[in-house]
Amino acid sequence: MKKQTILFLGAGRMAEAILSGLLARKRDSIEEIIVTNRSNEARLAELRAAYGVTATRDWQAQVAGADAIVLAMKPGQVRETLVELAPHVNGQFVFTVAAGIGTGMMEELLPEGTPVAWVMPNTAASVGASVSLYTYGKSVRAEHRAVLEMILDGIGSYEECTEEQIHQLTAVTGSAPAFLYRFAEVLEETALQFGVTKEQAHRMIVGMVYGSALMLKQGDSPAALRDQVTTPGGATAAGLRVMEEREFPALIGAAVEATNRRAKEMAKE
Ligand SMILES: NC(=O)C1=CN([C@@H]2O[C@H](COP(=O)(O)OP(=O)(O)OC[C@H]3O[C@@H](n4cnc5c(N)ncnc54)[C@H](O)[C@@H]3O)[C@@H](O)[C@H]2O)C=CC1
Ligand SMILES: O=C(O)[C@@H]1CCC=N1
Repeated sequence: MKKQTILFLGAGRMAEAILSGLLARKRDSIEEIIVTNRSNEARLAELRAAYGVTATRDWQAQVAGADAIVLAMKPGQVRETLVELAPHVNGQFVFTVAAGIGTGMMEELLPEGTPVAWVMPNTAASVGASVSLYTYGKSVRAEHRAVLEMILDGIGSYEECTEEQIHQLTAVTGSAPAFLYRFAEVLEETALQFGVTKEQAHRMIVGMVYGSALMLKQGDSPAALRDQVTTPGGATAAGLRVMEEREFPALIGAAVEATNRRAKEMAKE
């Protein structure tokens, strides 16, 4: 595969998570990373200084030289960007990470035959640990698959899914890190009530989450691991009972549903 020139339209948190992960792990496969946004010059300067990427406002001039173009703006801005982009595109591989978009809108608005993909990553891309879901449009060839897989490998692990699965799983892999961070935040606040310092509380919770993730990664099911913690008739069982009484599965179900509903809504804004 030739070294890739990748143009990011949108220079926010997700763009930074992806480009930082890529530069840390796939530098040999990257010719150049170019970032651009609508109006925030200071943000472009920050990314240029932090990662040595090319940052420019004149993105139209960069399209011809790009191998891949990543749309990393908010979902509601994707349509108008595709309209602006279309006259400049000539075979480049275009993909978006925007929630709720899918490949249909991209194929409808870009020139016939443009290879496109839709990716749902998460912010752990910045530490090479995103779980990225992806699906291809109909004009993608083996060379484009190789490029996307190189990029996704650089930012973590990846799973090819159907478009509908990505709509339904956006909450589960894209947004659920925020659910987990909220859980960690509440546990930290709880620990603070008992007189430990903020630093101690943070270390404890990070250690607990990290250890639990390692246990999960070893392959036992969440249920089996939960069982190992739950001494029959013991303390954990009492806590879990409260979670069930308060309908924890229904709570998560409702959060997932609201997330996915909003993702689809945003794409139409
Ligand atoms: N933050 C996350 O964990 C995840 C975000 N995403 C998706 O990534 C996209 C970006 O999200 P964030 O980075 O969180 O948002 P953000 O608000 O941090 O970044 C959006 C960026 O796009 C720029 N922008 C807006 N319109 C533009 C245009 N027409 N042309 C060029 N640049 C434009 C803004 O200036 C900003 O730099 C969203 O579509 C979101 O659905 C997907 C998976 C996870
Ligand atoms: O909050 C959002 O809209 C995006 C989609 C997935 C994660 N963050």
